[in-house]
Amino acid sequence: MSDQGRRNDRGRERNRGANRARGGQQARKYSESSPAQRLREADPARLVAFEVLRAVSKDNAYANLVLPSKIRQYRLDKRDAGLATELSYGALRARGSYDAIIARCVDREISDVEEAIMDALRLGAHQLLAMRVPPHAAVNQTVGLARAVIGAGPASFINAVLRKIGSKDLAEWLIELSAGVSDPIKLAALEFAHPEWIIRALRQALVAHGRTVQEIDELLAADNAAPVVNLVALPGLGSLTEAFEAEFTPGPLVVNSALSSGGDPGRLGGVRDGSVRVQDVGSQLVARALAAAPLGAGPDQHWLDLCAGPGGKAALLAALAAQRGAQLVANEPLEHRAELVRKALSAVPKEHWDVMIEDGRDFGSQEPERYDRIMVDAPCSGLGALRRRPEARWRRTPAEVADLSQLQRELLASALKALRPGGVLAYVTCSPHPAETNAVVDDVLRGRSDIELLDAGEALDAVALEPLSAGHEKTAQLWPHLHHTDAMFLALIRKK
Ligand SMILES: C[S@@+](CC[C@H](N)C(=O)[O-])C[C@H]1O[C@@H](n2cnc3c(N)ncnc32)[C@H](O)[C@@H]1O
Repeated sequence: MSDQGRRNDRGRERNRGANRARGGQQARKYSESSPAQRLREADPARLVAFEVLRAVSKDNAYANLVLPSKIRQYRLDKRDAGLATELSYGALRARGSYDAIIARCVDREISDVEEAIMDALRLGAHQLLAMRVPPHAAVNQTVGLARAVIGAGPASFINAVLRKIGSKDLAEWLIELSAGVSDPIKLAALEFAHPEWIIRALRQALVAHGRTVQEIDELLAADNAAPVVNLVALPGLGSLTEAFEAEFTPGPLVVNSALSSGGDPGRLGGVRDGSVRVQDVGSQLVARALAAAPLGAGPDQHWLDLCAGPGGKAALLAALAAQRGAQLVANEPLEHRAELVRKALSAVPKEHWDVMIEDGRDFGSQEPERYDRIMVDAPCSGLGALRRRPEARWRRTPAEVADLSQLQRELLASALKALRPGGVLAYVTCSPHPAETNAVVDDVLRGRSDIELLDAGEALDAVALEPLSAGHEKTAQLWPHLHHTDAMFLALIRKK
């Protein structure tokens, strides 16, 4: 038997003893109901949220991938699916702040508290401190869940800790935790539940793009807001009529887009046949900006998406290429992600695209000066999409950013070799971190007289439905708190 199993059984024994001592109904209830029965009795939305948190902590899973499959597995209705989403995303996002509060309420280091218990406490803390769940329901439901899935002993510990957490509201906890702290970064880390290194990087990014450090609180708050579902209808192929008849509204920033804060896109026929796709409006804008950028003299025939997996931008680019009679090569080095690219492209007529499985760093020497338009949507830290990946902020490390920025330089240099004279390349990241954006572009372009930077802010405005004011010194940065998109960075580079 596993340690967990032994602990559970010891817990159940203690529970039976306690209930016998009380001599009441409960003793019979717990001795008679099996673990499977108790699991069935647990509130399904909380059970799903707990399983998502466990998958993230234990298996390094991605919440945005696990959650939909758990919702299907437990057949949650719309209301419960919404509750499970709020519970799991909220508890994962605010983990840093909740852990600091939990640390004040337990008599040991939180690193010594079993992870499953920490996950149940985080779920309970989120209900008590950030949701309009009545406190007794937040505690009782979480303790009931813990009794079913962890055991009676841990459940009584969780009960005691949650009662301490619920003795103050979030504002009171933040005042207590920040007593004596004057460093604005530490204060923001507590209030907005972001690691300090990310706050430092985001502050630098704001300044690097002509904004002010004072905006940081708004940016951090936008990272914590529930993300809106964005759709794109592939030009010439998809229609949003069905989406507008459901809960979607026209996207104000770009044509052929739709937004909804509650709709289930999977129910739409267009999403099922691939002609309508879930895609952040920021991604739509950068893809369209590349497709619309003015080329130097020469053809507009061969397009390349160097880092295409899972295929979001490739699908939009291929549809745009098809309208122009051009062809897109979508490259992705990982076979399983290349398969996702094929699937993403399946709605576009096959004569307009091809999928390749290569290391993008080799592309430039293999196919020098072949392509008219190239998208380098480089692998990045994803710090611009924290709204959509609630656990990412606690998983990423500064060391990863350093490794990624080296890979980004190599990919950009290779893509520039593959670009024909007069061709245009978009260097894109869904991170505003200066080490992944301007620093990469500056380094790779330094000393090259054969390359010119186009004005990326103007290029975005040319494809947007309203002025975005995203440009600064030729590159452009979209922001969640200003544009309600992911924080996409765009540099547009033309070979002379
Ligand atoms: C940010 S994602 C691209 C997202 C994609 N453009 C979209 O819109 O769906 C970066 C992709 O680059 C791929 N990648 C990683 N290393 C690479 C390399 N050496 N060459 C080319 N692509 C690479 C990753 O596997 C990942 O699929």
